[in-house]
Amino acid sequence: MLRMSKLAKTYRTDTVKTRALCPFDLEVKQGEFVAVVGPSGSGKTTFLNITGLLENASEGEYWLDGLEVSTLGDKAKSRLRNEKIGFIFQSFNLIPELNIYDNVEMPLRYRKLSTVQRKQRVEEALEQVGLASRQKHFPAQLSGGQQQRVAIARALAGSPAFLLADEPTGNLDSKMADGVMSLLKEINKQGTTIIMVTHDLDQATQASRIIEVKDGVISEVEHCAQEIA
Ligand SMILES: Nc1ncnc2c1ncn2[C@@H]1O[C@H](COP(=O)(O)OP(=O)(O)OP(=O)(O)O)[C@@H](O)[C@H]1O
Repeated sequence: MLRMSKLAKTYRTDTVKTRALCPFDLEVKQGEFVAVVGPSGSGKTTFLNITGLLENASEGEYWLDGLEVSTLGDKAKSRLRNEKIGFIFQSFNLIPELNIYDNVEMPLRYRKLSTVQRKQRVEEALEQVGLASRQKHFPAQLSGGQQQRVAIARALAGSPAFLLADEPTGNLDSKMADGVMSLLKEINKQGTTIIMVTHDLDQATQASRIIEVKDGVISEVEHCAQEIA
């Protein structure tokens, strides 16, 4: 579970101060699927980056599975991120020089796992996204939808409690986007909490909750969730 209390973010340079997120309270329980919507520049990525421990908040408290994040040093924070959080991005962020197997294995190299354990996890994750037969391919040899599936496998291989997605279907045509969305719903059904930034309102209504960010103000949008199938 994650809980944010009076959390806020201000970016400061010598001359300019930008209030990217106004103070907000939020609780996300294990197993929820949260869509984050809002206009460009409203603070969605900032929110996701703070949630994923990629950036620090400037005020407030952030509790992640019982740990208050601001009390942790950089090393402890990195460990927590590696163990609890998986990321997927609009641009997939695969390493072009590495084959699919090595891309998925990459985050596991920071864990205390044997080669055999790593292999098992990589194979299971690729199986889960339907790409078990593509281990030796390189990213450029796959379609966009398949590359995003590899990125999802890479996130899943670490068995994260939270999967954070920043417009995961933004670079995909609608058919591929539907495939990725179905996969995310299936992963959520199996217990992984998902927080996903999206511009697609149809996708947002498939989530169990919608949060809107507007000019740095975060609010809950009441909606009648479609059943997550
Ligand atoms: N590193 C930074 N330094 C200064 N200002 C920043 C920084 N990162 C973001 N901002 C500002 O914070 C605000 C929120 O940016 P953010 O990237 O979170 O918006 P967004 O909703 O994700 O936008 P988009 O949908 O276009 O990706 C913007 O005004 C942006 O210019």
